[in-house]
Amino acid sequence: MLQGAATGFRGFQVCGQNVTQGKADQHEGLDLMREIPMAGKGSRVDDDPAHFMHKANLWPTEEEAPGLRTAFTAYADAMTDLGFRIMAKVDDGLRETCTQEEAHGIMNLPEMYDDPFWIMRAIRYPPASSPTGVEEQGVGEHRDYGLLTMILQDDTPGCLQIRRENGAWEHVDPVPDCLVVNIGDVLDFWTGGYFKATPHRVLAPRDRDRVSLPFFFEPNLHAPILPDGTTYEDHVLSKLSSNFADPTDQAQK
Ligand SMILES: O=C(O)CCC(=O)C(=O)O
Ligand SMILES: [Fe+2]
Repeated sequence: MLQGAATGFRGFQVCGQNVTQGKADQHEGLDLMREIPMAGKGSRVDDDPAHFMHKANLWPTEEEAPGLRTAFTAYADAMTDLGFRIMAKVDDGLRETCTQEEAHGIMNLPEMYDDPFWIMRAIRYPPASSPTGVEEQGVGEHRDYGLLTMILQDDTPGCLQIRRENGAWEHVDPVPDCLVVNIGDVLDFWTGGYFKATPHRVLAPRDRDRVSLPFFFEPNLHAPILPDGTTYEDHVLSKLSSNFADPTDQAQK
């Protein structure tokens, strides 16, 4: 079953199903999220078993991908731990450098991510099919939704790029044994832009597959993220709902 609203945005998505700025992205992948048990602290729709947050991840079977579930589960645990450690440094830095007003009064930051949601994607970007010189969209320009994104990428250069404030695109090529860490919308909102969400994109690789594993360390689902009371759950649902084309509807591609 393909990923979509019916699966709680979990599971496999085919090439072109993810859409950024109205254009199909040239990648396929497996989307996983923290599973939120019914009546957990996580969701304001605790009584609605159909709510997308309560869906289970759609793992490949052990025969299809031996060891994958165990390895990915351990990886998600390790990245959650890393997210806490980086956010503790962010919190220390804010306390040292900002007044309460400057940091939008978010001096109780740790309470906003003490039960953090997470999303993880295992992505394959096929090589660009067009003639050399034409840039093909692996993922179009966007900012991530939450607090921090830790990206593990293979050794394919020339794909991941960030956009500087002057508008120039800069490659973020792989460095052995290093993760790329991006700042997401929520940390930008909470700190009034002191920490800026990084606009980024992925260009399709030239002559080989590229594989990446972004892990999104997110706030508590209930955490208010804007002064109007919008919660992270509202934000992520509106983002996820607008991300996907119906793979059977060619008109949208
Ligand atoms: O593949 C990558 O390096 C980044 C993917 C990405 O930006 C995303 O999934 O939000
Ligand atoms: Fe991203």
